[in-house]
Amino acid sequence: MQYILFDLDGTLIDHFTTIHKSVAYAQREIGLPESDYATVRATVGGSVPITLSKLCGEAHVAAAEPLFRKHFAEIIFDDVFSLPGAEWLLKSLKARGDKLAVFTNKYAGDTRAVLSHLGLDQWLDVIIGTGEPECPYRKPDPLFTAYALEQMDCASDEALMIGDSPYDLAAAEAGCLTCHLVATGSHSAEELSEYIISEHVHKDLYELAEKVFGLEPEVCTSK
Ligand SMILES: O=C(O)COP(=O)(O)O
Repeated sequence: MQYILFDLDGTLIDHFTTIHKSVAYAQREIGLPESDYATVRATVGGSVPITLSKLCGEAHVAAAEPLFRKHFAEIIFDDVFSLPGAEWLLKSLKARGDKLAVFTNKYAGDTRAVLSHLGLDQWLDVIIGTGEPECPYRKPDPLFTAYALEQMDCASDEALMIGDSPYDLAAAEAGCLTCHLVATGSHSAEELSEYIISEHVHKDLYELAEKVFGLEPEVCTSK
């Protein structure tokens, strides 16, 4: 059995349009210039306050965060979808008997809502997000990785981290976990290869599934 921790944004789901719209809403309300989609997308992964501090400036985070959260809650399901291969991979790993978690810097409540909306929650044993009183951490805090391993009830050498950003790699390194990254989120494969050996960078979940787990989708042949 393997214990596999999946990041959420850019790894299993695409929620970038919703995040971009919510950042732009907060910036508009405060009177700041709006960031474009590509700029917002490239900053996601460190949690909402980190994204907002990069895009609005540290001094505006306190005002921007509630505005972001309000708008995000209103449009949370409008532009969210599972990334190609996400459902198939989770289902296939579950069928092998692996224990699966989502380990994200998104708010835990929003994470549960989105996973349930997309029907991905049925394959997951553990869902770990931010903003919970009992777990006031975010990636790459080593305490957050330790908390995730505790929730998974496994040792670091039994666990694998799958993510899309340097935050995920740093969270894995903070707990001595092996990490693989997919280039479907905030960073390109070329950018990710600056942080980790290129054998651990995959263009998408299908390539990761084949190279890391030896899994390939069945090809339907109809006569
Ligand atoms: O920064 C975020 O809110 C998203 O975080 P994630 O990439 O850990 O899912």
